[in-house]
Amino acid sequence: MNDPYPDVYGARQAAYGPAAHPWLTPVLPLLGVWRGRGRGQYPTLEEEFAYEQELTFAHDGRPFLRYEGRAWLTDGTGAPLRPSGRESGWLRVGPDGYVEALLSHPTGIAEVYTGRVSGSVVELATHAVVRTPLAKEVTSARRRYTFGDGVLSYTQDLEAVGQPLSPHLAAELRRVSEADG
Ligand code: HEM
Repeated sequence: MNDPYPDVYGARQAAYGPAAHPWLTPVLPLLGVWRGRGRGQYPTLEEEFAYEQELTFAHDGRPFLRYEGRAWLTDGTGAPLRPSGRESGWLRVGPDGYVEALLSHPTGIAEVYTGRVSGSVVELATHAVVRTPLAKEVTSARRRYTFGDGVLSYTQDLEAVGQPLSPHLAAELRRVSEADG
């Protein structure tokens, strides 16, 4: 039986999926699948690391995006070394560019963000971080996404393991497809 309410990743699915909710208009350029490279660091780490990442954004007609990110570490030639950060969740948009996001991580961390989308920039800061007993101590985070012309870049800062808010990730991705649904 066909899914009566398929997610929409872009123009192809929009032909048969639900129309985008008007509040999503400012974040519609995010729809689809993105792939690219990033670099990471943290004051506690001796060396920087390189990674590749795939991000997916989709909607089902309501005023939020389904979001998923998968990353793997790479060596100097770009060859994969091992799986790394994964996250999934929701980016909910209000009528006036207000944005809130719920992200969960397999490392026992749940982040609740609030922020704004303005032009081609989404800025988020944590409203709460909840951790399981096994999780590393992460107390706050900030993210800044910039999108346009088929390029999505972001930076991510963390307050964690006794360090003040410090850069952890920066990446630039390109749209690879609208996904298969
Ligand atoms: C693209 C996503 C991410 C990648 C590729 C990544 C990669 C890394 C790497 C390579 C390390 C060094 C330790 C290790 O080898 O595992 C690390 C440490 C860490 N990461 Fe990430 N990370 C990502 C996302 C996140 C997120 C979303 C959070 C918080 C919610 C986070 C929190 C931390 C913390 C707390 C440490 C430990 C620092 C320490 O104990 O010294 N990371 N990350």
